[in-house]
Amino acid sequence: MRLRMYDQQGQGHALLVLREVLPSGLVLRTNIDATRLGNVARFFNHSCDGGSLELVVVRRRGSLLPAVALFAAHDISPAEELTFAYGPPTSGRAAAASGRPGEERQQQQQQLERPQQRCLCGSSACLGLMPNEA
Ligand SMILES: C[S@@+](CC[C@H](N)C(=O)[O-])C[C@H]1O[C@@H](n2cnc3c(N)ncnc32)[C@H](O)[C@@H]1O
Repeated sequence: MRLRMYDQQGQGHALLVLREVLPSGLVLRTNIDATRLGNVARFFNHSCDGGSLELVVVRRRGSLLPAVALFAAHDISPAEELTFAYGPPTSGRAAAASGRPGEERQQQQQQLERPQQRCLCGSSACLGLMPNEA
């Protein structure tokens, strides 16, 4: 819903969708939305080559809610842009091929109708499209 709202408003967003596969096979989805409020990480762009940062999911003892931590993936030079991979590269065709039942399938269909954003990371690994955030 938020993605559609941001699309309608024609504004950029900083919504990170975290998917964790639990031992039971269930997928826990957490939306971390720093569009209006967040720390400096909300300014980190995506890079198809993995970027300079690695994302690690952390969970404080006793907390169900995950948090993300970003660690330097290599020595970072002064003035080097801090980037990370927002997600695995996806194509509309691959997403459409995975048939999921019920509501999730409907949501997925709505997400497919969102125009996939062009990637401007400029890395040699760039596929031209941003990973699908949804
Ligand atoms: C977390 S914000 C990153 C900071 C944002 N560029 C800014 O100036 O506030 C995520 C948004 O930045 C843009 N973005 C990030 N990486 C990009 C890339 N490689 N190519 C094009 N746009 C990108 C997209 O609009 C995305 O929704």
